[in-house]
Amino acid sequence: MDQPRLRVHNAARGPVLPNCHTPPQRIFKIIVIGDSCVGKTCMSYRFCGGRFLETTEATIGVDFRERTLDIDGERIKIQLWDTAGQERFQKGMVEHYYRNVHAVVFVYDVTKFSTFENLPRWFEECSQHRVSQTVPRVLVGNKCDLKEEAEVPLAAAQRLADSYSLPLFVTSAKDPCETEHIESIFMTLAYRLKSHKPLRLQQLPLENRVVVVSEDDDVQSVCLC
Ligand SMILES: Nc1nc2c(ncn2[C@@H]2O[C@H](COP(=O)(O)OP(=O)(O)OP(=O)(O)O)[C@@H](O)[C@H]2O)c(=O)[nH]1
Repeated sequence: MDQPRLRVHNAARGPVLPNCHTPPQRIFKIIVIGDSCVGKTCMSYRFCGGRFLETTEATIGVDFRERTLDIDGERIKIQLWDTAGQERFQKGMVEHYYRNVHAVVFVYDVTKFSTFENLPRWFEECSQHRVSQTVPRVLVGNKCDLKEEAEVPLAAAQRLADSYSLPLFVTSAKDPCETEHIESIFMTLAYRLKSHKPLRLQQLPLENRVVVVSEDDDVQSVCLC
């Protein structure tokens, strides 16, 4: 079986900043979860890398992307943690993955009903890993460009979203016309998190590790292999 791993991708996007060497003042960790192949990697790449990732491989372990934003004059780093949707890769990194989470993005594929049916399982998994109920969550139906193949009625998605009090977005990581929409999903979360407790990130390049430190000094050291 493949070993769990964490890959790091940096993306220098976002508004031009007065001094791009200034370290971010706050770091927000957002996890993107859902079944395999719903488009988690493509969504996070669209936000952090600014384009559709044409060739993807199944995520093994955890992928990690970042984008630094200037929000109301404050430098904020958004970290998107994208984990494998496949059952066999869910162990190992999973504890790191759910620790110190600031927001959760649940993704399903609008063209595959089973990915929608499985959402309560992902909601449950978050609860099992003690992600606080106060952590902002959103529900995203991806691949809306494939209109002819849609299997999940919008009304059903809205009912589920309402029953869990989640904002619902239906979008496409592939369709360039939806870029603004993907931006708005993560920017909305970023603005919302601006008033929340931050994480501090210390990067130790020589040791190839990042150390994530919460406000209560809970230290999490993650290998970047
Ligand atoms: N048509 C269309 N295809 C998409 C879209 N987003 C992703 N895909 C395709 O869906 C497949 C899976 O995309 P990924 O982003 O790798 O999915 P994932 O959820 O990260 O998958 P795992 O890493 O296995 O958990 C790829 O073939 C993508 O090209 C979209 O918005 N529209």
